[in-house]
Amino acid sequence: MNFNVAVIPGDGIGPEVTEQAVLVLEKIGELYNHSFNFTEVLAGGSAYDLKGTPLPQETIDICKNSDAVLLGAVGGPKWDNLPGNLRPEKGLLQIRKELGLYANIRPAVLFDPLKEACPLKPELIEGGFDICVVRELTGGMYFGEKGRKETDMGMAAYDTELYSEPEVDRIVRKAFEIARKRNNKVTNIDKMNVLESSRLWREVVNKTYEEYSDVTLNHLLVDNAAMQLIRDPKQFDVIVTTNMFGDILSDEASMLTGSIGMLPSASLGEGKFGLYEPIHGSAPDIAGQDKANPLATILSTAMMLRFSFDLEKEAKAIEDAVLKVLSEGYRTKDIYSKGTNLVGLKEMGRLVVSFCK
Ligand SMILES: NC(=O)C1=CN([C@@H]2O[C@H](COP(=O)(O)OP(=O)(O)OC[C@H]3O[C@@H](n4cnc5c(N)ncnc54)[C@H](O)[C@@H]3O)[C@@H](O)[C@H]2O)C=CC1
Ligand SMILES: CC(C)CC(=O)C(=O)O
Ligand SMILES: [Mg+2]
Repeated sequence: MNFNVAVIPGDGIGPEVTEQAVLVLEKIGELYNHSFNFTEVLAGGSAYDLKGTPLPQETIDICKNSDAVLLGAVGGPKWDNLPGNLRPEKGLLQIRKELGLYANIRPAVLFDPLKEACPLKPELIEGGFDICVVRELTGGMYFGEKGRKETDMGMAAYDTELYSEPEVDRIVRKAFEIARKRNNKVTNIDKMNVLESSRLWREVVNKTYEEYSDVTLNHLLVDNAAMQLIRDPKQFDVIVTTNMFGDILSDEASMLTGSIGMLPSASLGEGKFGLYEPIHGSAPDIAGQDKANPLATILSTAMMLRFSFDLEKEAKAIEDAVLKVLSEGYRTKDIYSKGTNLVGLKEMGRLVVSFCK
C-alpha cells in the first residue's frame, strides 16, 4: 500500500530523531511491501528563520493532504526572545488546532529490560506498568485568552483555562473508548477543589460516564496524582486530563519508564488521520551531538502504523525490534546503566532497523 507522510523535523534534536524514524519506516516498507512517500515541511524555529512564521501555510496544506504527520520537536533558546505569537511552540499549538487533533495519546510503558533505569524500588514496578495518558490537546490554558495589563501593583500577566462542555465530552469519550479496549479503568485528573474550569470538567466526566458505566472511573486531584504516579504507578491504566496537566504528568510518567526519550505519542481527531511525535522537546543541550534517544520517535511511527494505517503487524514489528535492541543491552546515554552498551543516536537507529523483521 502507498502512504503519504508529512515530516516536520523541527528544531534541536528534532531532525536527528525523525531521520532515524524515517529509516525505520523505510525498512518496514521494504519488508512488508508498502511505500511511504515522505514530504519534509517546515515548522517551529527553523520555519521562522526561513519564512518569518513558525507555521507556514504550505506546511498546513501539505499536512492536510497527507495520510499522517511525523514530527520531531520545535523550539530552542535561539527563539526565546520572540513574542509569543512568533515562538516555535506557537507553530506546534497551531498545527494541532488546524488539524483538529484534540486527543493526545501518550503511552507510558515500562519495557522489561529497562527496569534498572526506573528510579523506583523494584517491588513497586514488579510486573511492569502500562499507563495510557489521554491528554486534551487543543483547549485549556495553552489556548485561552492571555495578555498583560497595568495594575496598581505594576505590570501583570494572565492566561486563561477555558473548557467548553463539548470539548470535555469528546476527550472523555475517547478515554472511555480506549479503556474499553484495555482494562476498563479510567482515572480522571483535575483540580476541582480550586478551579471552576475543573469543576465543569468533572461534571462533564460524570455525565459522559453514564454511557460508560461498564468502565471503572475514579477521580484524583492533580497534586495527589503527581504523587501517586511515583508512589504506585501500577494503580493507573487510562488517565484522562487537561492539556496542561497532561503535558506535565506525562513528562513525569516518562521518567518511570527510564527516560523522556522513551515516550511516543499520537495526536488524533475524529478520523484515522494523526500526528505522531515523541513527547520530549528539542533538547538543545544535546542537539547535534548524536546523543539523543530516538526510540520515542521510532515508537511514534509504530503508533502511526497502528492507528492511521491499520498496520498492526508492522507496528508490532517496530515495537519488537525496539524491545530486542533493549534486551540485547544497547542504550543511549539517557537510559544507560552499568553493564549495558552505550551507543549513539545513529547506532541506536541502525540497530532498530537491523532488528526489524
Ligand atoms: N513537542 C515539542 O516540540 C516540545 C518542544 N519543547 C521545546 O523544546 C525546548 C527545550 O525544552 P526543555 O524544557 O529543555 O525540554 P526537552 O524535553 O527538550 O528536554 C528536557 C531534558 O530531557 C532531555 N531529553 C529530551 N529528549 C531527549 C531524548 N530524546 N534523548 C535523551 N534526552 C532527552 C534533554 O536533553 C533535557 O535535558 C523548548 O524550546 C521547549 O519549548 C518542549 C517540549 C515539547
Ligand atoms: C508547545 C508545548 C505545549 C509542547 C509540549 O510541551 C508538549 O506538547 O508536550
Ligand atoms: Mg511537554
